[in-house]
Amino acid sequence: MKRFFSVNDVPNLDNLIKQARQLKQQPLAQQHLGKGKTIGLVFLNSSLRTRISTVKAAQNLGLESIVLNVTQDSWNWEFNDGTIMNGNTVEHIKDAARVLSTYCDIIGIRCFAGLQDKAEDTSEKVYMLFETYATVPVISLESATLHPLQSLADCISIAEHSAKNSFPKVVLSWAPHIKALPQAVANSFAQWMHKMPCELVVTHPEGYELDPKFTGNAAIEYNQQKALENADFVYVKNWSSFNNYGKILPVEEDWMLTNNKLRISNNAKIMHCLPVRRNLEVSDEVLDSANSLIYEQANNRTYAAQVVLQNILTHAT
Ligand SMILES: NCCC[C@H](NC(=O)CCC(=O)O)C(=O)O
Ligand SMILES: NC(=O)OP(=O)(O)O
Repeated sequence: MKRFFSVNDVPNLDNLIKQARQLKQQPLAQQHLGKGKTIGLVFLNSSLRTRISTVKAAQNLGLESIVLNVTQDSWNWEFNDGTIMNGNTVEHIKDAARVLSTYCDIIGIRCFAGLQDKAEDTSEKVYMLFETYATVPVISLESATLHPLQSLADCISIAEHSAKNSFPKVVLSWAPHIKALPQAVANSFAQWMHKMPCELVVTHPEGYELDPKFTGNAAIEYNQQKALENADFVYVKNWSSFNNYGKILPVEEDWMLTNNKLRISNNAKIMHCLPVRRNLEVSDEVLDSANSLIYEQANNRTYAAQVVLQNILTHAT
């Protein structure tokens, strides 16, 4: 693996999940791999899990990590080419990417969708610019349209809770929110589920259709109750409208996931990438129930990051 931007960079997902589960048993077995090497973690947006789990994964592999929070303790970046930089931006992304590549052997970058300019977000302008100018392997810590480390952790969690040779029903269920959030987590989850042995159903109010590029042939169901019927896993997430780009549309019914709604499921396991707005997206009773996988997912972020870094260290440098 020379880069990690989407599921398309993974030659064999089943193998990657198996490797990650082995690492989980022996996290310090490959300490020699990263010795003397450095990973840079660049954040243009907030993070708890991605930041700490990737540092932890690097540590397990003997890699040093350096974290740069661009919006807090770095120069303000310019993303447009040819701009006369006489305003608030101080450093061009191409200079930052080249300079960071001299200090780091691998670089991770988080660059959320701005949700203002659909063409800019769907083309992954910021991520692609950074990758173009970096001279070392780049991994996504969540980009405008995808969140592959989250999705890999989710695949590990689903694999851990699925019987051998089973074909679970997995439901991606839209949730209410007060802010317009990116579609990245939902897009990515759908994209990775297509490579897993499962049936994927996506449920959301009308108007919240995701980019079909990612949902592919998944069934779209506007009736949440119908979607939840016999579900084995329910993945809850809010996203803003893709067609009416970045907008919050009025929704009449209550889409918050509750125990009552889940009665119709197959004793479903509940998933969320976190952070979660409790009692807005999902009720406390669901999040704190025995069926909730939220902390296992968060824990698996370490092994998702570790297996990706291990593959990059082994094959690309
Ligand atoms: N990395 C996981 C989710 C990150 C982001 N959530 C958020 O921005 C939540 C913000 C809030 O709840 O105010 C998202 O949906 O893509
Ligand atoms: N799930 C996730 O990516 O969390 P953070 O935004 O806290 O990194």
